[in-house]
Amino acid sequence: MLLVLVEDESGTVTSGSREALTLARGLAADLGLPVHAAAFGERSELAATLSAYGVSTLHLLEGTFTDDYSPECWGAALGELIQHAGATGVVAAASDWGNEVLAHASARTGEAFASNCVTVHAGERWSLTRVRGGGMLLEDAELTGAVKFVSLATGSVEPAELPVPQQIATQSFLPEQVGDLAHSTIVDRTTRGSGVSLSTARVIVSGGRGVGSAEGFESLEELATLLGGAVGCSRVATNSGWRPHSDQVGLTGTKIAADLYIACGISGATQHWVGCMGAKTILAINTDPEAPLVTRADYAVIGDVHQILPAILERARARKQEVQGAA
Ligand SMILES: Cc1cc2nc3c(=O)[nH]c(=O)nc-3n(C[C@H](O)[C@H](O)[C@H](O)COP(=O)(O)OP(=O)(O)OC[C@H]3O[C@@H](n4cnc5c(N)ncnc54)[C@H](O)[C@@H]3O)c2cc1C
Repeated sequence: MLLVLVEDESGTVTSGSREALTLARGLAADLGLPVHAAAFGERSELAATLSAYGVSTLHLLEGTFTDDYSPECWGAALGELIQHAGATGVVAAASDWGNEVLAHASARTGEAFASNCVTVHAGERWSLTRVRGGGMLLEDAELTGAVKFVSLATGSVEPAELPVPQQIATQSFLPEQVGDLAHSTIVDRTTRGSGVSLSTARVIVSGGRGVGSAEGFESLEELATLLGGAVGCSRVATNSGWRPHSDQVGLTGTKIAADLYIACGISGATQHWVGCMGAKTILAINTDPEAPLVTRADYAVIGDVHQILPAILERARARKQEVQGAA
């Protein structure tokens, strides 16, 4: 059996987990195995989505340890389930959370873990390509061992549901050995962004030095809201104190996989490019027609962002009114 560790946001399976489910279904077909899923806590509402992705059993890891996130406990619990249920492969989205829990689970079971994979082929050995150096290096590797752990880099697989959902059963699993494993305890949480998260946003309106100031981002925020997206930025914008680090796209920020990335006054340095190159369509707004992001973008508008954005906003506001009027 192949097991997918599933992540959700308020009861909705994340796009990264949908990619992991799609990958696992393909691997399981090659190996002639069923696909199971694991989730922490009472998450039976996920079953309908999971059946559409071909999952035959949803394991709910339950117990007081799920009250709050503890990577040691959650990794140990997953390791216990893997051994109990006889999983021979484990797949998760390569989110911070997915990578951390899989790292603990693989260490607990003494098996190999390859993170941030972009392709995986199953056989006696699993051959894979994984991303290193923030996207600058692709590394081919092989996994051996009784259980293979992989996490899938965002945007590597197109999520695909089955034409007919799979019958699914839900089972509770109460791990026995997680009692006093917690060495890191959450004492406080500060939300540094709001609304749609960068890693899952379908549209991102992003700004760099060319935006000029923190106030300059107000029009980017309005456009992002109108388009149902999130605001991103370059490191110059975070270093200048215009935006929080949680908005930064790039090597030392978030790697995005949006359908549309609108880059306003961003040159497209390599460290920024590795974060935004996963976007399906890039629109660059820049005064410099030779800026690297302009030359790599699908579409570019050459001009001052302070003139171009108001014009786009005007059209976006008008379009919203049209849509609301028609509804
Ligand atoms: C180890 C390391 C890690 C890094 N990690 C990251 C990272 O994660 N993310 C990241 O973004 N950077 C990162 N950087 C920094 C990166 O190298 C660049 O310095 C940064 O991305 C540049 O930001 P920028 O494009 O906003 O600024 P600039 O490179 O200064 O570009 C500004 C652009 O705005 C245009 N412009 C100016 N005025 C206007 C206007 N009025 N209208 C339209 N366009 C205008 C200019 O033509 C130019 O193309 C990292 C650097 C290092 C060394």
